[in-house]
Amino acid sequence: MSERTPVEVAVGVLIERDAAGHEGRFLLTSRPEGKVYAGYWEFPGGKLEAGESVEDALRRELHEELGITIGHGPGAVQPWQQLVMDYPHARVRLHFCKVFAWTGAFEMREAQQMAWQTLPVAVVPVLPGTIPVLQWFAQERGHTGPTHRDASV
Ligand SMILES: Nc1nc2c([nH]c(=O)n2[C@H]2C[C@H](O)[C@@H](COP(=O)(O)OP(=O)(O)OP(=O)(O)O)O2)c(=O)[nH]1
Repeated sequence: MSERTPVEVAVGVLIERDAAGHEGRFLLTSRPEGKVYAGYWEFPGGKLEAGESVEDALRRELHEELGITIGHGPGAVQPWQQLVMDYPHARVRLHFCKVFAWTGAFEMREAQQMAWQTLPVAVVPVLPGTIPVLQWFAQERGHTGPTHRDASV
């Protein structure tokens, strides 16, 4: 049995908070044309480059893809969950981080789309590796029922 070594991926879950600190909408982006799973909705991010930490990679990817700069202050980025996903094209270890502070205007630099969402997510289709995040949100938020729409309906 040969286990493939996972590729490390940093993923940013950007979340809006109200004045009381309650978490609200989160940001999904569509995968650009030319990538595997083009058009699928996911949380923005990408692969770590040599020598990068998860936070370094997140900072670089969100700037490259969305034109925003993640905050440096305490609490701006919170490591949240890790998940290994086995796709036909790759085995990836996803490092999901909640991101609460950023500056700059959103600019879709890879011609992708963005959508601020709550549960249940309205955009379709959602990337398989994104669905567990919606389930973690459902647990945290006491959301019952579907977290997203079935792409085939
Ligand atoms: N960004 C992101 N990737 C995810 C999520 N869930 C999930 O399974 N993935 C997978 C899809 C890809 O196989 C991998 C991310 O790689 P990528 O191809 O988007 O990264 P990249 O921008 O560094 O790509 P590239 O420069 O090599 O084209 O992680 C998610 O929520 N966000």
